[in-house]
Amino acid sequence: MEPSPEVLVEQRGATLEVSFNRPDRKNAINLAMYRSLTAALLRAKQDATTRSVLIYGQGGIFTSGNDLNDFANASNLQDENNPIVIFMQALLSFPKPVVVAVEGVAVGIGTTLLLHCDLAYGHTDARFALPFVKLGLCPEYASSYLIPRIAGAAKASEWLLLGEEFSAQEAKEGNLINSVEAAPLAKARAACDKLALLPPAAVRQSKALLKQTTSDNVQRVIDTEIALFAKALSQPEFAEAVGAFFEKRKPDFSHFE
Ligand SMILES: C/C=C/C(=O)SCCNC(=O)CCNC(=O)[C@H](O)C(C)(C)COP(=O)(O)OP(=O)(O)OC[C@H]1O[C@@H](n2cnc3c(N)ncnc32)[C@H](O)[C@@H]1OP(=O)(O)O
Repeated sequence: MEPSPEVLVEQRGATLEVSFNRPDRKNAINLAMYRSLTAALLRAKQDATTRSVLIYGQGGIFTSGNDLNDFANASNLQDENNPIVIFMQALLSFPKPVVVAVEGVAVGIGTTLLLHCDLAYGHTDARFALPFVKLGLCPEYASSYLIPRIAGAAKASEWLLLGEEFSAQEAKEGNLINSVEAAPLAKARAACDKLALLPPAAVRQSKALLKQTTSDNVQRVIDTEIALFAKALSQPEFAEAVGAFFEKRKPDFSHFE
């Protein structure tokens, strides 16, 4: 399958740099992009000279999350061949460090993927959002399990129930990112360069240890969430939310029970 031009993949020394490249859609991730992201992870996993992966977004935007048109076309999320599910699993089990630089917006999976990466740096003006409830959906990618644990129950309820944007400073205070930076991509590249000089087996083993105590629960929660999320995609609350987004109007949930 042809790689998507909307995901750029570039080897920079021992780092495979992968960037979202669909700025006119705020780097919304479509199915072809998920396939390219997964292929890039596989390439980085198999290449012994690659020591880390760096993910960022072109055009000063990280990503507005899943392409809402793909959801509106009801892609089957419970099919194990679904590109979104395959990507989630590929990142979850990726053995080498993944470093992220967030500029602009990081929405939906743009924020939840951070939970499965290893180091993340956010621009001073970066904005994060988990708008699942606002969309008539529910949390995904184990965010309902991991966010209360990293950020605390109160912050998790605020981020996941209200679904409003929050700042890089708040993301840092909630342990979603490592630091707030004027130049997060440069910071992320510097971290990758440091990782490249470290003993690779020790890095991989330590990453595996850091993930192992939660991995069974994470997988269980991902499965539970995805079943509920897939069901919600066919419900009228989602139809109203996504209709309102594309029609550029406020959604009206007043008549729903
Ligand atoms: C498993 C994964 C789950 C998830 O990821 S769920 C989360 C899904 N994502 C969202 O709900 C975010 C939707 N997008 C937004 O809320 C806003 O955008 C932003 C806050 C990210 C940016 O707002 P602004 O700067 O005002 O840009 P704009 O005019 O809304 O967007 C520019 C063009 O990009 C299209 N677009 C933006 N995000 C998406 C998307 N996620 N899916 C499909 N299209 C998107 C718009 O419609 C518009 O298009 P046009 O220029 O034709 O009006």
